[in-house]
Amino acid sequence: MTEREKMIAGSVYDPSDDELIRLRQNAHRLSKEYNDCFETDEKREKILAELIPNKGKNVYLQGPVQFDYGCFTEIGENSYANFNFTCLDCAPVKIGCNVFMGPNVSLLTPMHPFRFQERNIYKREDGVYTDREYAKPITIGDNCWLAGNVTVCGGVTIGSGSVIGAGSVVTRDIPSGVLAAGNPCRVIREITEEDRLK
Ligand SMILES: CC(=O)SCCNC(=O)CCNC(=O)[C@H](O)C(C)(C)COP(=O)(O)OP(=O)(O)OC[C@H]1O[C@@H](n2cnc3c(N)ncnc32)[C@H](O)[C@@H]1OP(=O)(O)O
Repeated sequence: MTEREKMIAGSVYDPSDDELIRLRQNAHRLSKEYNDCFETDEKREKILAELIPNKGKNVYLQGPVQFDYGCFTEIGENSYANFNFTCLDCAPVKIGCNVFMGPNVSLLTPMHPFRFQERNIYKREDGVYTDREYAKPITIGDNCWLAGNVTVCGGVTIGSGSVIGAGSVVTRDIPSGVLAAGNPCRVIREITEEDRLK
């Protein structure tokens, strides 16, 4: 298995692998190029299509954005992210259609070992310093709204149509059609007809 295959499968991998470094640097360069363009610059759309090849129509990312790989993220049509969207897509990140994300939303798939003996950097046989990482996927269903400053941890699935309140840290799966909030994020109530705009 290549380090890339191990990473996507959720196994422990070496982030100092040449292919992974190349993919990351490409995504970091494209993120910077995107962020360096003003929002009306026509170049932005072309850069975004290269950064996130698996994105649907009419996706709007306000920027600045920061992707670790970009190519492991899928974004469905009409989805939107406000300022400072961070997506560390070391495992697959799947964002559905019509998803709204407020400012400073972070989707964090990477994991480091809990024991420092395994987490700390070490010297490989070829003299390169590296560490051991693994990653857990994130799935956000269609029609969700993640308010400002929401952090989604790896391994989490948010069901379609749910709203995640500002500042939440989502550590466990959230079902469909609910308002959930807090740290750790918990279901507060179902979203019902009562929520219809008056
Ligand atoms: C896509 C974009 O660009 S978004 C633009 C930026 N806007 C935002 O980020 C929106 C900020 N607001 C929020 O996130 C709010 O949490 C909302 C709108 C999602 C929900 O807020 P409310 O209308 O207060 O929900 P609701 O009245 O149903 O709250 C029910 C309970 O949950 C609590 N609650 C609501 N939101 C939160 C939260 N973010 N964190 C913790 N608890 C919360 C309420 O205090 C209330 O508790 P109580 O019954 O003890 O009083």
